Amino acid sequence: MNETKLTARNVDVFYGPKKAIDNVSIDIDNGIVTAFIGPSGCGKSTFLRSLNRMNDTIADARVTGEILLDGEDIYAASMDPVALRARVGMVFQKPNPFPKTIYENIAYGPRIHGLAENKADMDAVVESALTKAGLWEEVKDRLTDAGTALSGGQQQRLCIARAIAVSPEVILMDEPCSALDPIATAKIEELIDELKENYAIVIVTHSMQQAARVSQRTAFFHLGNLVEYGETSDIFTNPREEKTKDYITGRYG
Ligand SMILES: Nc1ncnc2c1ncn2[C@@H]1O[C@H](COP(=O)(O)OP(=O)(O)OP(=O)(O)O)[C@@H](O)[C@H]1O
Repeated sequence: MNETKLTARNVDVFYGPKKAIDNVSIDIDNGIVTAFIGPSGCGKSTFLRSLNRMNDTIADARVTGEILLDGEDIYAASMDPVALRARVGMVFQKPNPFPKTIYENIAYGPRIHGLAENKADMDAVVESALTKAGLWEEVKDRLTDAGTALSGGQQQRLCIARAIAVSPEVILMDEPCSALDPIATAKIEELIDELKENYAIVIVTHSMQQAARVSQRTAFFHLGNLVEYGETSDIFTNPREEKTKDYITGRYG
């Protein structure tokens, strides 16, 4: 049995008057990959962003209901969103390294969160994060090059290393491979598989093949509703809901 890391109860998300997520309740477990799938505009990214309060940065977005991280309400007044986003890290669709060196891309977060006492500590944090992200061997001799000088796939692994560097508990990935070629995609998928041991990972993907390859649980969203959530193998081979069946057999989406 995996422990539950994130619990959402009766979550609605609005953009102004428009409801984009309707009454979603879900438990997300540690040590596995959970995939969010569904047709374009169904609310996957909106719901993902509510899990680390990234919607706070959108002026007219509003979240109601309850989201708990290890039982703690992430929308409580006492919750610092910056500290929360270190615990619940995020990797975006388009690799977005800072316009800084490879080293600084990783060191920035640990520095602002006070995770390294001195240069030797920081060097160790940087090496460890890059190693976990499968990038160390490729960049160890060019740590002072710009992060943006790396290939797209390397940049995405740099962004994963940057998320890992602040010791998160959850990693949210919003279509992390959609800007990558098949070889870079395969590397990220392998990495996700290795990382899942130590984190709760949630991935939004448009690719049902990718969801089937990397995830153990799948949540199918449609028009802001969570239609079905279960073991990935069940969702793809034996869905309970007609709508899920229609989607996975390519009838819409
Ligand atoms: N910043 C925003 N302001 C207003 N409406 C938004 C905003 N972001 C998303 N929406 C709307 O909320 C709904 C859900 O969008 P969302 O991007 O979460 O869906 P999605 O399933 O991730 O889609 P896609 O697969 O195309 O990325 C859509 O109707 C979208 O137009």
